[in-house]
Parts: sequence; C-alpha cells; structure tokens
Amino acid sequence: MMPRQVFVVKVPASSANLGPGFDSLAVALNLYLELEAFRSDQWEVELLSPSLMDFPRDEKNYICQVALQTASLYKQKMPPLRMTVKSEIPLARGLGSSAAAIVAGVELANEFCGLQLSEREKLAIVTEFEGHPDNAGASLFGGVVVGSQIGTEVDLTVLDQIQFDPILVVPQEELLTEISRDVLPQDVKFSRSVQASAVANQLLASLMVQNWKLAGKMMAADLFHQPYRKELVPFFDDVREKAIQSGAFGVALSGAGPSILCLTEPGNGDQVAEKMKQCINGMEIMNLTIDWTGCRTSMKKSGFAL
Ligand SMILES: Nc1ncnc2c1ncn2[C@@H]1O[C@H](COP(=O)(O)OP(=O)(O)O)[C@@H](O)[C@H]1O
Ligand SMILES: N[C@@H](CCOP(=O)(O)O)C(=O)O
Repeated sequence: MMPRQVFVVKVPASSANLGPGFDSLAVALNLYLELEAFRSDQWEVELLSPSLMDFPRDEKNYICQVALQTASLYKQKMPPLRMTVKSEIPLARGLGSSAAAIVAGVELANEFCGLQLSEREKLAIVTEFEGHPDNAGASLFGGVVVGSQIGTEVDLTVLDQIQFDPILVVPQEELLTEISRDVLPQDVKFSRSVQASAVANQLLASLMVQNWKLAGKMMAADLFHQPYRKELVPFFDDVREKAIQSGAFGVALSGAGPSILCLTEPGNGDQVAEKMKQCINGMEIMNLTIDWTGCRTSMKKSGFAL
C-alpha cells in the first residue's frame, strides 16, 4: 500500500470557571481527543473509543458538522474525509469534550480548505460554536487562560505563571451543559455582580501570588453559577469536604459539572489524589496535569492506521 499523508489533530480537555471565573477562566488538562484524517470520496468516521460508539460515523458526526460549517463560513467546500477519532475525555462531565470536538472540526476545515486561519480567528470561531471562550481558549492554547467576549471580538490571555496540580472527581452520571445552564438566572442584581466579579479577580490574583488559602476561599465564594448548580450535583459538599481534608486547597464545579475540580499546591497532586481515593467511592479520581501546549496538528505518513 502506498503511504499517504494523514492530518493529525490532538486537542486537550479543559476545566472551565475554576469556581468564580464563569465563562471566562479555564485550565487545559492532559486528557486528549485525537483524530487522524485524509481526503476520501465519502465521509467515513471510525470511532476508536468506547465512549464515542453512539456517535454518527458519517458527516452527521459533530466534528464533521463543525468542519462543514466552518468551511461554508469562508465560502469554501469541505471535501469528504476518512478519519479515525479516539478520546480520553469523559463526555458531558464538565471537561470540555464539546469544545475539544469543535476545535478538531475547525482544524479540519482549516487544513483541508486551506483557510490559513490565524489563532485569533480560530478562537473566535470555536467560541461562536461553543457559546463562551473559556474551554475553547484552553483547548486551543493550553495552560490557564482568561477569555472575554465583547460582541464578536474574543480576547484571550494565557497565564503561564500560574501553577497548581488539578485532580478531577468524575462521577458516572452525565450532565449536559445545556441542562446545567438552564438553572442559571437570567439576570443578576448589580450589587451581587460587583461582588461576584471581585471574587473572580481575587481568585486570579491569589493564584498568581500563590496565596493558596485565599484562592481556595475565592473558589468557594463564587456567586455566578455554583449556588444554582449545586442542586444538580448533590455530592458536591461531601466531595469538597473530603478533598480539603485530603490536602486540596480549593474545590469547584468543573465547568458546568458534574465533575469536581480539586486543586493542590504544585507537587502535591499525587499524595492528595491517593488520600482522596481512600475516602471517595463510586467516582473516578483523575490525577491530572496542566496541558501547556493546547491543540497540536501535524502530518504523518501512514499506510496502516486508516
Ligand atoms: N468526540 C466527539 N464527537 C462528537 N460529538 C462530541 C464529541 N465530544 C463531545 N461531543 C458532543 O458534545 C456533547 C457534550 O457536550 P457538553 O454537554 O457541552 O459537555 P462537555 O462538558 O463534555 O463539553 C456530547 O453529548 C456530544 O453531543
Ligand atoms: N462556562 C461554561 C463552561 C461549560 O463547560 P463544560 O465543560 O461543562 O462544557 C459553563 O459553566 O456553563
């Protein structure tokens, strides 16, 4: 078989909000969505991970839909692809699986339609699909990110001076982001939003100066979303107490939940995760690291995988 050029995309998971940074803060995590693709005469998606088995195996797959829509945004025709997809990112658990899928779709359109999108353009497109820039920014750029959206302008800063070890407590049940956004209020009183914004600012400042105690306090003091979403995640308080007892400095809902993000001082992740495993049952404890690279793409020669 003649070796062929295969386009490879690897996108990290992400945990958004870090508590009070609603729709703005996120951290990229070392769990990945990986995809390999080449031109074909029809769409064909080979799903390699058990979690993906129910997804469409043709152009109805969300990743293909994003690629097709991105291409048409730039008035280009997306060619059909044959591809493989595998993923370590738990679905609908607040770990940014949808943002990672969108990033992959945008990268496919960029490569196979020769769009030559800038990083800023990619961020704007992924944010438009996802609805908020937090997961999108972390999956694209890696690290701890602050995103903001004003109209169609999306700005992003990567804070590479912030360090911590993330541990994720992942329950078996799914919670779709759409459902978890439905419990949020339409409006927030001015005085409450002033306080909520101050809490988010203080979280970032405390993480930057490594004031872990203050950071933990701010993660718990969020007023934007956690008070409303806690009813959907009844085990939150119990997990929080056990994580703090095990040595985590801060605990928050991961994205829209139901997973719970626990932060430890740099270097303490292994030890704290071990303790958490001893007292938390029925949920997966993932001892992770920050992904500092974000989405990576490459070409490889292959005569075998596809
Ligand atoms: N690899 C994938 N391929 C196709 N669709 C995906 C993939 N990953 C996620 N999705 C879509 O995103 C949905 C989950 O998105 P969402 O509710 O926002 O949760 P999450 O917190 O995981 O992003 C899935 O039910 C599926 O429709
Ligand atoms: N800021 C969003 C983040 C959603 O993240 P996900 O991983 O749950 O999709 C929100 O809180 O709704």
